Amino acid sequence: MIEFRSVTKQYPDGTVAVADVDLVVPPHRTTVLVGSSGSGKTTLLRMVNRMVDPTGGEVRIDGTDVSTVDPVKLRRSIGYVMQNSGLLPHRRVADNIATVPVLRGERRRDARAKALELMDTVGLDRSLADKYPSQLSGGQQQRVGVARGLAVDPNILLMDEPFGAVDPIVRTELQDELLRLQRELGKTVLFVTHDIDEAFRLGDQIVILRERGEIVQRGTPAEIIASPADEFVAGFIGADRAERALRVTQVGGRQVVVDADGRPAGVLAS
Ligand SMILES: Nc1ncnc2c1ncn2[C@@H]1O[C@H](COP(=O)(O)OP(=O)(O)OP(=O)(O)O)[C@@H](O)[C@H]1O
Repeated sequence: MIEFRSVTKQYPDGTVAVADVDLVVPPHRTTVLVGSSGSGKTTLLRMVNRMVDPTGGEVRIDGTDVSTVDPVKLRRSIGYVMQNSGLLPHRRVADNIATVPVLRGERRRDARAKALELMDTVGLDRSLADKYPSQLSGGQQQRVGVARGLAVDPNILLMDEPFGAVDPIVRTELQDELLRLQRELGKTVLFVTHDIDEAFRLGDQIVILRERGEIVQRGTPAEIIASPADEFVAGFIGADRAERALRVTQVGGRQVVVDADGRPAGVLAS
């Protein structure tokens, strides 16, 4: 479990990115931080692995204040997947995936074998192992990024707009893949996006942020669609737009999201 306790971040130039945020991220579930640009999502995410240190409050992982943990050690125990995959361009795919295990002292051969297994896990053909990132499609690169995030066998996976830079079809494929992976692996995933549809698709818990990390609403997708907390949330999820006007209905024991005309927009994961 990750806990943000009265967390504040003021950057050296005076910008208050996040003010007094309290949030619990439950284990083995996907929590999605969603909000407009500049609302503090990335700042909150990076506080978990100490890429950003709060100027007030604390972040705890399973009860331990992360400020007491060596940042390098912490980062090597937490998966981190970012937009544009963040791969090292001069390293082959398998070496990119194996980077942190090798840094942690694993034998190169073992790390490579594990990298190949992880390629299977994320749906990448092993024949790509010796290619360079630039020889891969955007979607393949993102899969490598996810494999690299999983390479340290982390309990926590931080994902910062990981599918933001690919086209909508590939994006949907990657989302499906993450849902499948999550059913198998049950990591504690903290996922950042500004795409509310992506948030509803992936999140067990959705956290909607306004400026300075202010949490306007927190809940399951169904709860948020059923009763948006205020005008801001309603506007953000598009509930006030006639063509969206989403609601949740039960069909054959499953929760189906339908639009104003009763057309299904999707099925909520149970
Ligand atoms: N290193 C920094 N120095 C000063 N201000 C910063 C720094 N990093 C972020 N900020 C500011 O803090 C606020 C929150 O930024 P953050 O990146 O956390 O937001 P975000 O919700 O992730 O935005 P986006 O969706 O655009 O990535 C913004 O106003 C941003 O300009």
